[in-house]
Amino acid sequence: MKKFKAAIVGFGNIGRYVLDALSEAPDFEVAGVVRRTPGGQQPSELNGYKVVADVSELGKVDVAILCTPTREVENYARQLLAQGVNTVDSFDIHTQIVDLRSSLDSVARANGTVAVISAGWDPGSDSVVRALMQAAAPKGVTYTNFGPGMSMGHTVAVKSKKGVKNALSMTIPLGTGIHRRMVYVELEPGVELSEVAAAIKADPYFASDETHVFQVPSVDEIKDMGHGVNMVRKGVSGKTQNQRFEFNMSINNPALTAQILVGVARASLKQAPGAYTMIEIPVVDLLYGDREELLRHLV
Ligand SMILES: NC(=O)C1=CN([C@@H]2O[C@H](COP(=O)(O)OP(=O)(O)OC[C@H]3O[C@@H](n4cnc5c(N)ncnc54)[C@H](OP(=O)(O)O)[C@@H]3O)[C@@H](O)[C@H]2O)C=CC1
Ligand SMILES: N[C@@H](CCCC(=O)C(=O)O)C(=O)O
Repeated sequence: MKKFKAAIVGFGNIGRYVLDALSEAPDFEVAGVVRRTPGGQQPSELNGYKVVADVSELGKVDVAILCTPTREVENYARQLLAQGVNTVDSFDIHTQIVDLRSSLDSVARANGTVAVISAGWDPGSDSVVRALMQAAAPKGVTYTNFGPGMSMGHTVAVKSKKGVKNALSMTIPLGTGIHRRMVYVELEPGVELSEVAAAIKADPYFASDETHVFQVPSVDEIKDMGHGVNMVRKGVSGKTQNQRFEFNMSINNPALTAQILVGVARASLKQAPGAYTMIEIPVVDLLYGDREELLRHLV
């Protein structure tokens, strides 16, 4: 069987778990890993894999799985799409998704490539569940309640602040889609906690939520990458009120994000050129296997 060649771009938390998920996927092979510093000592998990600075050093690559900070996604994706490589990412700034889609759509169409954006679990698979719930009860309200658990996106945003050596941002659900952010930071010597806390609270990732920032001696000692979601919708089907739906999960955050990204990488190879979010692509395209077999046991 011909295998799709996938490149991993960025080898942090999500990148490591994407390597696992690709290794378990029967129809993929790892073309290599694109890193900012490909020279020098690499982690032992990368033994036997090509580690490069640019995807062009990997020969033919069908799809690049972007595992970079969300705020770096657009730059990386635009370059890769222009180089003839499909991209998938887990961009999670919800208010900017439509703009990112539009920016990548024109590059993708001009180069005959496909970008699937915002494809982790939220945004991502939760978005598909929200869409299904809305189809089932078009009038109504859906609440997405996260956690408690570690938000990778918020943690990455904190790690990017000057003076922060390491960070953990925990999401605490307060009900009805409202959250408290509990942020733990390890600081560089001489850095003032109050200045770092002000920078974090001003960041759009945090600005609308109650946020508390604490200094700790070691983030690694308190870090747990578990997370989860409880989504509820109460609404109206036709003229019938009080229809209630609920979706729950408790997960390892990077492992689930990575698994979804690999399914979406597969789906990207079945779409016409352009940029898509997950709710715009057929769910069956995420799955490995013969389509009629899948229909026989899933429908
Ligand atoms: N939609 C969703 O459901 C989810 C989305 N996410 C998104 O995934 C993103 C990545 O999370 P995570 O893997 O924990 O992040 P990490 O910080 O662990 O890893 C990011 C990696 O990106 C590479 N990188 C490239 N450019 C930069 C840069 N300018 N600064 C820092 N690193 C850079 C680095 O790899 P290297 O050193 O190899 O170059 C780095 O290790 C988050 O920003 C989050 O928004 C995460 C979970 C769920
Ligand atoms: N995008 C999230 C996944 C959804 C959880 C979330 O948004 C949160 O904890 O605030 C993440 O980066 O971990």
